[in-house]
Amino acid sequence: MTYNVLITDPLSEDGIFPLRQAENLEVRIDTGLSTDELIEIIHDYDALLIRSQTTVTREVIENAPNLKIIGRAGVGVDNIDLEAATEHGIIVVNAPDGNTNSAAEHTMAMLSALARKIPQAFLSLKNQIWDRKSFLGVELKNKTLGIVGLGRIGAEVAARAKGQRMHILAYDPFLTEEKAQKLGITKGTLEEVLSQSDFISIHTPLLKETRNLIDEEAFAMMKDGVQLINCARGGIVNEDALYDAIVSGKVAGAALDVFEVEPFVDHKLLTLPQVIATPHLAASTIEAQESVAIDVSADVVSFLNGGLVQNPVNLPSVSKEVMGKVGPFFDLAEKLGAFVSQLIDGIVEEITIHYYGDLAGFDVRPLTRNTLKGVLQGNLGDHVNDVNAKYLADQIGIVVNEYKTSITKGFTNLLTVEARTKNGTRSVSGTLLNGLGGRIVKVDKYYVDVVPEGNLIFIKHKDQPGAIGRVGTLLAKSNINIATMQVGRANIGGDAIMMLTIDKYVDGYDVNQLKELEDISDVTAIQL
Ligand SMILES: NC(=O)C1=CN([C@@H]2O[C@H](COP(=O)(O)OP(=O)(O)OC[C@H]3O[C@@H](n4cnc5c(N)ncnc54)[C@H](O)[C@@H]3O)[C@@H](O)[C@H]2O)C=CC1
Ligand SMILES: O=C(O)C(=O)COP(=O)(O)O
Repeated sequence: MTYNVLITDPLSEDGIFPLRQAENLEVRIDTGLSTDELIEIIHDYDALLIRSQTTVTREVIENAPNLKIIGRAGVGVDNIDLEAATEHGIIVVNAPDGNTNSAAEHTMAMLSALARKIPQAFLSLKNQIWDRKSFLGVELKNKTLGIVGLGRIGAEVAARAKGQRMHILAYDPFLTEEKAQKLGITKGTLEEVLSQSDFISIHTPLLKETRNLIDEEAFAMMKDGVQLINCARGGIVNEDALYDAIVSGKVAGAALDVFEVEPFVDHKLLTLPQVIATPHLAASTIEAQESVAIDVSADVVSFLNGGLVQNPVNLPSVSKEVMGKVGPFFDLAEKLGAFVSQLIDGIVEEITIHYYGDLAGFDVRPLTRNTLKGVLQGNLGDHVNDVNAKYLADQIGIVVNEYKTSITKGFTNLLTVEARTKNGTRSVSGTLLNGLGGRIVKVDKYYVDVVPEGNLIFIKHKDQPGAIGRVGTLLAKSNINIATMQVGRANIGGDAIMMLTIDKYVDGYDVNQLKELEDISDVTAIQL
């Protein structure tokens, strides 16, 4: 199968070699498209690779029936409608580590340039003016640098600024006292950072919660003469509020790499001599571009060829260690979900997954997702995948519960999937047998040992002589060969079950015939 890959922003040619090398990928590079132009052509593509200049709107996604993966060669994914991508089962991956160093170095360059007014002085010289008195700077040494958002880039900036003998005061909701101590910085509240810093550098993502984080009120808290650096995202700092704060003299200077609307040619902030700026260049180094392009290309190639991705944005990422433990259960979980969804009578209202034994010690969310995928695929087909299974379950209103216990229930690992409808609850349990693969070991209250594969018939009957024979004879009449048969019973002469694996699917007619047989109370044909 050949996949079509579209690249719409400039990516390092050396970095995309994983794409070029893959034999089953057709790569087209078409940069500078408008959103309308992208909407026109996107239906042909299986993968889309972008940087910050392409905006992937809901409309783009709704016009992309073949799109499976969006690769963001960089960190910020605020230019992608993640909700729409998830709803459509499109995985989004990014390259979170590749440009950290470049972004931190650019921030430091902006910090120094801002403190010493280097761009303004250079511009003056270019205009043939030898002016020394207008460009009196301030030292960084002993000043407080406030960092808002101490993630990868924020932490690298902190480390570098310490080298400039600055005091670092950082606010990040996830910053612990231990981490702050380890980094040799001070942890503060947002208010403390805003009110006590001489320089403030922003390093959060652009989220609902961080849009306009630095607004009029925030500026009012700051020291007079504060200087601001934003190399994170436009929109986190309110541009009108910044403009007013500079004009009023509250803010002595600002260094901006990012803007609310990009690109632009004219910007009112650039009319102010206190503002220095670069056109979103923090990640624009040879090294960062090669690195982010390699990372997303590798994920795109792997994903399109059925493999795993390293940096999913709209799926929880799973460490190698966890993947080693839970990965082998993926198929079993999906099969158990598919099994129980065919066993139930009515619309599923609640799915409860019990994880017993060793498995309970791990992050089992990928298994829950796979179970839900199995449950939903019967009705929704290929539209359901890992990315949207949980979303679709939520949309339909299915309550999903996950229980974990180290109790082993007789198996080192056991998964039990219960599905509740208005008509009752049905359940199926499965395990992985060392070297032998998955097994269904229990259906409702009956123990069985069945390979979860192919065509199955689940029959409830009375434990009476002749019941099994009658089933065999009827199937033989329809030329249906029985491959394996398991029988289980609650007590002698009481309720019992048969689980048959057969060589072809039994249709509705045969199922009804089976139901008519003496001592048979229920028949379900299951396809896995
Ligand atoms: N100008 C450029 O070329 C570049 C810009 N960026 C921007 O920088 C951002 C940060 O990148 P990384 O450090 O790699 O991401 P990261 O995810 O490692 O760090 C972001 C940090 O922000 C924190 N945060 C979230 N909400 C917050 C809030 N309300 N207040 C304070 N902190 C908050 C998070 O807890 C996290 O620690 C990216 O999302 C991207 O938008 C990244 C690379 C290059
Ligand atoms: O990685 C990020 O978040 C960036 O902002 C870098 O943007 P770019 O890839 O240079 O358009």
